[in-house]
Amino acid sequence: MTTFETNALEINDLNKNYPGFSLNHLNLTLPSGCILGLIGENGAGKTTTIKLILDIIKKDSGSIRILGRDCTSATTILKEEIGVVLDEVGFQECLTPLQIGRIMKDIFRNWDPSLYDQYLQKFNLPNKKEFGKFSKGMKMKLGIAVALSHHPKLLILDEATSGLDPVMRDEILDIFNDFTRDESHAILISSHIVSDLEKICDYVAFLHKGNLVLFEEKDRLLEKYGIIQCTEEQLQELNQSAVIGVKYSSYNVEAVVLRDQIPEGFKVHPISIEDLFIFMIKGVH
Ligand SMILES: Nc1ncnc2c1ncn2[C@@H]1O[C@H](COP(=O)(O)OP(=O)(O)OP(=O)(O)O)[C@@H](O)[C@H]1O
Repeated sequence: MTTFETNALEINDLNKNYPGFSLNHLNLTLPSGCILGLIGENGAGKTTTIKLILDIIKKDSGSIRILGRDCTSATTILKEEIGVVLDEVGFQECLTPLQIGRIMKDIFRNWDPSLYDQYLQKFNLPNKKEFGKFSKGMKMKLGIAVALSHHPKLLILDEATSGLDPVMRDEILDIFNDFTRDESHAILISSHIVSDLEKICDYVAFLHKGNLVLFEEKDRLLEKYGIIQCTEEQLQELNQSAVIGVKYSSYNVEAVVLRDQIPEGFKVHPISIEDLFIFMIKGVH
């Protein structure tokens, strides 16, 4: 029987300081078999978090465990087990996918040439065209094909779907969903396209100015929060701890609220993750 860690990723009290920016006391857990979406505005700290996980930059303090191991002590083993796609996919410009496949065979013990071929075909990538002549979307697709073809347990994707057209994004999201059907697999994905994350994520984390504003199971979020439209007077009558964020317009007020603290008589509408993020971030300074 194959054994696997309950948590693919555990981040405890992680801190990193740059002049003018701090990632503060970050705590995140990604259970195996799940997809965690990292959402944040430009400069919120998403890439910094991912680089710390990958040990590309050094943390100031805190701990990161990946697949049950400390990320610095087991970096070599972990490279086999983590598939990574960063926002800039960097292969040598002169290499073709065919040549890249041959190189990867020497790098990864579990490299699967036939799986790689299948992805190249599925993604319509020309085998013999040089990487430097690929479009941004083609580069992303090649990065994803390489990341998946060495049978990783954890996929880490930083803005990896942003350069893709909607049809291809949809196909790739299906591939990610299939990937985590295996309970020993997990995905950490950051994206500006919140609607993509909403489709596939089991857990959602909001980062804002280096602080974790929210970390929750997606279904729980949608049960917990809702949106109401009311007058300013009605808003004032509510328990203010139930109000998470407010948007005023000339004719009414829209407020994100905790559903279980809203009196009967109010119609509470479902809220999208994107709106929840926007409302929450606007309320935090
Ligand atoms: N090497 C560095 N030296 C100094 N500051 C840095 C460095 N790398 C990142 N930062 C700063 O850290 C902050 C967070 O950057 P990061 O790239 O993590 O944001 P992000 O959430 O990924 O943003 P985006 O969505 O724009 O990619 C920014 O203020 C950035 O200027």
